Amino acid sequence: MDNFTVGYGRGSEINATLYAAGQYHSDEMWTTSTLLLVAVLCLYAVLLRLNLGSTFRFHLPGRQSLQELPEALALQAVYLRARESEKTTPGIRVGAGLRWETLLVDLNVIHRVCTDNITFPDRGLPKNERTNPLSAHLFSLDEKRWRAVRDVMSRVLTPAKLKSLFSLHARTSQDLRCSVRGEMNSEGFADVDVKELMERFVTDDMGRTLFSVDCDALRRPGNPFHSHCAQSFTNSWWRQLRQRLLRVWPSLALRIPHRGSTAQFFQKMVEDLRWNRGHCQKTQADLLEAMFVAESSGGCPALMRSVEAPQMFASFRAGFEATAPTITFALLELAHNPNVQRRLQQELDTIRLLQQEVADDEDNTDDLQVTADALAHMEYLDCVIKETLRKYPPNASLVRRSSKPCFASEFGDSRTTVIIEEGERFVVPVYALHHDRRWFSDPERFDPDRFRHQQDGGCTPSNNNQKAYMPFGIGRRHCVARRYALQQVKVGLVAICSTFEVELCSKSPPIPPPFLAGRGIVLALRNECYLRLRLRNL
Ligand code: HEM
Repeated sequence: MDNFTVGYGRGSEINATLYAAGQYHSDEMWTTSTLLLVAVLCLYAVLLRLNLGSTFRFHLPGRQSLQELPEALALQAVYLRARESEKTTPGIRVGAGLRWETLLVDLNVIHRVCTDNITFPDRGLPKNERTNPLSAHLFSLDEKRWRAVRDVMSRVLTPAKLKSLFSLHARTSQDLRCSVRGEMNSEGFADVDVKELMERFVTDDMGRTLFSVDCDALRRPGNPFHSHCAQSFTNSWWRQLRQRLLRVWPSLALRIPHRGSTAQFFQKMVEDLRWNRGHCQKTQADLLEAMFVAESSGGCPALMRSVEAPQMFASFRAGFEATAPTITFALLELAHNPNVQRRLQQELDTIRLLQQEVADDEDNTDDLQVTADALAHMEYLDCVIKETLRKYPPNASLVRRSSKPCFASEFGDSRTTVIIEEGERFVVPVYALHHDRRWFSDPERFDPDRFRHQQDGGCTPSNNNQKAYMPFGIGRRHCVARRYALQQVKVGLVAICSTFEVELCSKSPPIPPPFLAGRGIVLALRNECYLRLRLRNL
């Protein structure tokens, strides 16, 4: 595999010496601490200057530094360069701070790496549970602790269990419609930040369906569930400092404590719910209950207890970072593509008419009822969502770490000399693959029809485009909540599109919208996403 950048020597370490109290005069103490602080700031400035904190160190034409780009676009630039320079390369090595990462380019190699559970069992994300107690969730758990937690989540998210959640989804979608109706002006429309609206919708739906908690985020925008997730999403200077340091000096970065009260909030929430359910002898068929049961009956109570609060937080965050943005991006595309919206609404209207025919008179309402049955008939909706996830995969890259040294030749690199070291990270540039015109013709066009006849190979004669499509990942670490998340996206989209026209307003973002830099693998909008929602004439 090719080397694209040069490696860097290890940074010098600062040894903090503890002095016995009283040995030094206070002014000497001050001088020492000030010097230390200045030294740390200088070191940080040098690291920034040298651009060591950035993932990739070469410049694009026009001299835009990749450091300024969101990771999805930076990886895409590297991916395209790799393809231009050598069409058959399986992957290229890129400098990531002081480490190397290998960006995989070849589809066959990607699939072999992601499905090799022995050599690439986990993601190797750096974490320190002491400074960040919420980091012990399924996404970041290593191989040893992962299986038990994954089993619990899989048991809760079976198709049969998901079907039983429909009445709860329907309640949240009703709240969503009410919330938008409440903002309408006398002319029957409202300019709404759908990004924030969808975050609140998903927060309520997640609370209700997975934890039996009424978050009430749609009615009370500043409620703690929403604000804690939003907080963890803001790029504060503290967070940016830790992120940059993580690349160049992970062991130091992991010692920096996480600020804010999010960990306490979720830990207390779990303890309160445990007490409440025990005290009232009330059980719920939800994810939290499944973890409580696994804790009391399984062989690893300590493990389960340590992941309950992190898993609760991570679920809300996944909604925030993945489900809500998917609905938002879909609505943005529908506003920019009225023909697609019209076709989707025709499908929804047909199903609404069918529902009204079979409904009792007193049940008869204009709102489309979200049921498992109704969703099963919405083929075009399916295509719209698939196309949204192609254009805007919320997890813009996948990550795997090697657990042992091996030869790259085992994964399709014919040059046997390339050795993969233990602990080396591999990155799959999902966004770049989804925008590669070899697999998806005219990739910047929003065209749900490319998923219409998937069995025929989709938009290109080869079947490779199916292999290149991976919004939920691949292998056994693929998204455990795939079905649940799709259900939630569908419910949200149906609630809006069946009741409102989605239009552009003066504050709407263009396509492509500006993405946020510094969010790692997450593809996020940089700003609000205002759209005009107008009550439909039915
Ligand atoms: C549209 C919404 C979503 C998308 C596109 C999405 C996508 C992904 C992707 C790409 C991965 C990494 C897969 C890999 O490395 O191969 C992942 C992992 C994961 N996702 Fe999702 N996700 C979504 C929603 C959710 C939701 C709502 C939850 C929780 C309720 C969730 C829970 C998880 C967990 C726990 C993992 C780690 C699985 C493991 O390592 O075993 N996801 N997701």
